[in-house]
Amino acid sequence: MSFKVLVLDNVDELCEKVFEERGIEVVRNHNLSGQELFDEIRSYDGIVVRSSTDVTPEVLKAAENLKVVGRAGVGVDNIDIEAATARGVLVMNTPDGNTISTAEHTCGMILALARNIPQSVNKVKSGGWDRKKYMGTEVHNKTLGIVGLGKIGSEVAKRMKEFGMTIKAYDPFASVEKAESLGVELLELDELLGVADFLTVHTPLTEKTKNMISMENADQLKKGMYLVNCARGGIYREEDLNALIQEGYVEGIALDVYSSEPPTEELYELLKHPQIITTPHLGASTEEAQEKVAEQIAHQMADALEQKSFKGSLNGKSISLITNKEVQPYLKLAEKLGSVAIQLASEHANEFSFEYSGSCTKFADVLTDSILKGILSHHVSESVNLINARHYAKERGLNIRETTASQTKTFNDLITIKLDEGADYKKISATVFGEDDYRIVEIDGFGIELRLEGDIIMYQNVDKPGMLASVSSALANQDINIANLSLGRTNKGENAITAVSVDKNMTDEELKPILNLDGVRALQYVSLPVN
Ligand SMILES: NC(=O)c1ccc[n+]([C@@H]2O[C@H](COP(=O)([O-])OP(=O)(O)OC[C@H]3O[C@@H](n4cnc5c(N)ncnc54)[C@H](O)[C@@H]3O)[C@@H](O)[C@H]2O)c1
Ligand SMILES: O=C(O)CC[C@@H](O)C(=O)O
Repeated sequence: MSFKVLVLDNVDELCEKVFEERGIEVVRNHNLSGQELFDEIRSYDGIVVRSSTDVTPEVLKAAENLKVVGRAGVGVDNIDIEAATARGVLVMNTPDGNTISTAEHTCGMILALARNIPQSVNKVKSGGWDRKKYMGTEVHNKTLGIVGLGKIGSEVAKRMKEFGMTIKAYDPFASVEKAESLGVELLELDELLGVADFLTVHTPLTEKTKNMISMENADQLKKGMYLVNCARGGIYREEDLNALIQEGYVEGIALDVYSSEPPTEELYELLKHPQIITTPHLGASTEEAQEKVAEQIAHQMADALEQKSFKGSLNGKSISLITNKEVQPYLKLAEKLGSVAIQLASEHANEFSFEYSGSCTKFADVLTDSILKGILSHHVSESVNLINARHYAKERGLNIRETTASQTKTFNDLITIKLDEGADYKKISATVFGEDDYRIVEIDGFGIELRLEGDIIMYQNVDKPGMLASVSSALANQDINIANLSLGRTNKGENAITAVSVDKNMTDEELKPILNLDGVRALQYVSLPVN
C-alpha cells in the first residue's frame, strides 16, 4: 500500500529523507493555513507538525484520508486529540527527542538569571558599563525546586546538582525510588515554594498546573526567589508577573514559553520588565534535538502507517497491541462476535456485557474495543476502528460491562457476550481454535459449534424428528445449499437450537418459508464476512 505524508511546520529535512527512504511520498508545505490548508490536506495519510499548525476539528474533518498526525516534539497542545480520536486518527509525539536540549536551555536560563547575563550583555552592547547594577548570586548551596520530575525535570536535576544546588521537587506522580536515585527530595508544593531559591516547572499545562504561581499564593514563596518556565506558558500567571517582582516576592523571572506565541501586544508590554528575561520558545531549538525529533517522528509514522509498531501514540492504547501476534486471533474473534451480537440484539439495545476467560483475559481492554468495533460497524456511518470505538460507544449511549473469569474447563479461551433481556438469544460464547478457526461454541447454555463466517440462520425448535428435514427442503426448494450446521439441545425431546450456515446471502423473502415452518421459533439471520 502506498502512503502520502504532508510536512506542515518547520521540521528538520531529515524527516522527508526518512519518509523517502521508507518509500512514503512526502510533500513539504509549511505556509498553509485556512482554506488552502483544508484543500491541500484532503488526500494525505499523515501530517507532521511542530507547534505552528493548529490541528483543529475542522482541519481533521477536511483531512478525509488522514490516519496519523505526528508531532515532532513533546507538547501536543496544538492538536485536538479528542477530535482526532473521534475520527479514528492516531496522534503520536516524540517524547524524548528534545529532552536534553530543553534541560540544557533551562539550566542556561537559571544561570542567566542568577548572573543577569542578558541584561548586562545588552548594557555593554549599548555602550554602557555598570558592574554594580549587575551584581549576581551564586547557585552553589542554593535550593532548586522542580515542579514535574519527568524527563526534562530529571535531566535539569542531574545537571544543577553538579553546580552544587540542593534539589527538591514536587511531582505527585513521581516515585520515591526515582527521586532518591536522582538525589532529589520530594516535597508537597507549598513546602517546595517555601524553600526554593530557584523554581523551575516541567509539567504539561493542565487545569492543575495553570496559574500554579500567581499573586494569590505569592505569600508561600521564599522572598526574593527566581522563577523559570521552559515548559508551557501560563503555568505562572502572566498578568501577575510584574506585580510578583514589584512587590518583592520574586527577584527575577526567565521565560521560554508564553500563553500565546508570539505573545500578544499586552504580554509583550509585561515582558519588557528588566528583571524578566525571555527567549522565543527555544528549548528544543538545537540541531541535535530537531534532527532527533524529525527522524523519530518519520520512523514512528511510517511504522504506524505500515502497522508495524505504534511507538509514541497518545490515543492508540489498543492499536499499539495489534502488532502483537498473540492478541491478533482474539481481536478478530472479538470483532466477529460483536458483529453477531448486534445482529441478534433487540432494536435499540444499549446494554451489553462482555466476559473474558482464559488467557485472553490479559487483553480484555483491547478486546472490548474490538467487540465494540464489531457492534458499531453496523450502526455508525463513519469508519470505526480501535481508536474511536469507545468514543462512538459513549456517543451512542451504549452501557458496557466487562468481566473476566478464570479459565473454563472446556476451552482455553472464551469470549461471551450477554445481550439485552428482549433478545431471542441472551448469551453467546465463542473461541478460536488454532490461529484462525473462529467458532461459536455456546448459545444460551446450548453447546453448539459453528464457524463465525458467512451467512447463518439460527432458530429454536422442539427437538422432534423431521425438523431439520423440513428446513433443508425449504432451502433446497429455493436452490440454497447448506454449508454447515450445528444442533444444540438440552435433553432429548426438549428445546433445541439449530444454526445453519448457507452458501448465499438470503433475503427476507427467502427466509419466510423457514420462518413459517411449524416448530421453528425465534429465527434470526446473521451475516458475517468470510475470513
Ligand atoms: N520549551 C520547549 O521547547 C520544550 C521542549 C520540550 C518539552 N517542553 C515541555 O516541557 C514539559 C515537560 O516535558 P517532559 O518531556 O519532561 O514531560 P514528562 O511527561 O516526561 O514530565 C512531566 C512531569 O510532570 C508531572 N506532572 C504532571 N502534572 C503535574 C502536577 N499537577 N504537578 C506536578 N507534577 C506534575 C508528571 O508526573 C511528569 O513527571 C511539557 O510541558 C513539554 O511540552 C518544552
Ligand atoms: O520547538 C518546538 O517544536 C517546540 C518544542 C517543545 O515545546 C515541545 O513540546 O516539544
